[in-house]
Amino acid sequence: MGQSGILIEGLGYEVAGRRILSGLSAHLTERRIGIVGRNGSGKTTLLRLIAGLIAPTQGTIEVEGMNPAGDRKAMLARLGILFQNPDHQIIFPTVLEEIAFGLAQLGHPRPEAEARARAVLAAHGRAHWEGARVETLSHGQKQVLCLLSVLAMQPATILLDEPFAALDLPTRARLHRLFDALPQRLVTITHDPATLEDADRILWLEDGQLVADGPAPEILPLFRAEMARIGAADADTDLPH
Ligand SMILES: Nc1ncnc2c1ncn2[C@@H]1O[C@H](COP(=O)(O)OP(=O)(O)OP(=O)(O)O)[C@@H](O)[C@H]1O
Repeated sequence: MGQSGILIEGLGYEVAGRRILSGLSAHLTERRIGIVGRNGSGKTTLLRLIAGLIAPTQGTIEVEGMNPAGDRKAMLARLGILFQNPDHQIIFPTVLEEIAFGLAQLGHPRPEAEARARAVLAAHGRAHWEGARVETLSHGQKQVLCLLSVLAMQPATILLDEPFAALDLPTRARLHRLFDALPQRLVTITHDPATLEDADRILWLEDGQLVADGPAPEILPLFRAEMARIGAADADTDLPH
């Protein structure tokens, strides 16, 4: 039996001779984990490594004692991903088909997959969505549909990639409440510290390296101060006017 949670040891990732991530180590067992960093700091690459969508070029990563890139089907049942843009995630024309698909992939016969999909919709007050065509849903509703598709598979861990991007404030607040109520371990990547105020642990990435790791009240003020410092510097001052 391996360790519980997400165990990252000496993790690195290189592509086309370029180092995207290097020397990352952390044992993540908390319920609410945030990964912050600027654009291009390597957050999405780390998420893809945790999900097993790509394999490390250095070091190791284990999710609940398993190599996530080793057995994709076993990982589907343990770990769900919510991508930034639901349009990149949804493949089927109707809500029920979309939710049932993941369950069918896990090996559930179609009637059972559909029954489970209906149960998830009902449990989240969305039974009336069953036959709805996906293109009739708003962006926020599509995001909820993707979340329900993930929840149907009952993973212990859910990875969230900028889950509030492009959502208006009321939709954001509703989705936030939905996330808060979930028993799962959530790993959220974002460049927006406001999303992570209640996280138990924050990893801060810069240039593919871990620059800070600790509780939100300790790390987020440092991150905000550094983002404000960088934002205050005028990158054009060396240019001729
Ligand atoms: N397959 C790849 N080939 C080449 N470069 C890549 C590849 N994957 C990532 N990169 C580069 O690695 C760096 C980190 O990318 P990544 O998407 O992980 O950052 P990020 O922190 O998620 O950024 P953002 O907030 O903009 O989404 C970027 O400079 C990106 O261009």
